[in-house]
Amino acid sequence: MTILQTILDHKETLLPTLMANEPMFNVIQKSRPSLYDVLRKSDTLQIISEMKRASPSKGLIAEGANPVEQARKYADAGAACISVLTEEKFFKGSFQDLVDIGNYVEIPILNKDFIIHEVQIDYAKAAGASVILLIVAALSDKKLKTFYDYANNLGLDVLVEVHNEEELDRALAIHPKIIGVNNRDLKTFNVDLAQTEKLAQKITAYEDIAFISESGIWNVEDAKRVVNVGARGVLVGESLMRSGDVEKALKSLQIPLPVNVKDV
Ligand SMILES: O=P(O)(O)OC[C@@H](O)[C@@H](O)c1c[nH]c2ccccc12
Repeated sequence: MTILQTILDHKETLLPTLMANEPMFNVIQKSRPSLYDVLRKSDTLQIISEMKRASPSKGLIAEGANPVEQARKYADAGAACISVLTEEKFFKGSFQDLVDIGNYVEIPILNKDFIIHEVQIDYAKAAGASVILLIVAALSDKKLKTFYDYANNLGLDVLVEVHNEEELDRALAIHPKIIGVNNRDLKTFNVDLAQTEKLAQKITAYEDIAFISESGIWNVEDAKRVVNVGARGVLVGESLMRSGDVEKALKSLQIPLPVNVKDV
């Protein structure tokens, strides 16, 4: 069985508890800028920086990290958005991390989790997220469309994640506003920025879709590679979590976008 399937099977077992309870979080609900607008209007590469303690592929990354402290550094360095992993078993995240970070910063907050049911979207919203992730590889066409519309109706932005061309075609069928190419194959853990390069043309053909590249971004060379094919943002976790100077590392990735991808 693939790791993705293992995670999804585990998620399934948690749904009854979510459904039997009401999401109750101590949240200051804020109106945050739309991630889509931020991505579209910028003329430098936008950084979605992730709070990531651990992952199934890398094990522990930053076990003791303080989420608010990490978020403060991200926001101070001009991150476009903070991605907060809430998956507990494999990534050591929690909704509490999301709540704490959201209460502290004003920028968009992405709830990074494996969504397989609407109830999880309700929890994301209640915990203070302004963006959710939908992973095409984890969903049927019907669920992808239903959850996308459901989140939009709650006023949430949606990042639709794909890894290969088949998934991209399924994503494009719903014409989402934000598409992320995950350079990591969630079935094998293989990371290759060539995935972003391979799929770029098909995405940038749509002028109204904001295109981002996810995973495996370590330095300015990586940033340049994805910017050169039209990415307007990157989703960065491990390299920032491990950095001794988070603000400097983040700022080094905020490179100018080529003129032809500005103001799409
Ligand atoms: O730590 P990295 O290689 O910078 O990757 C960040 C982010 O892209 C990655 O955590 C991620 C992308 N899509 C996901 C889906 C589920 C869990 C995690 C992810």
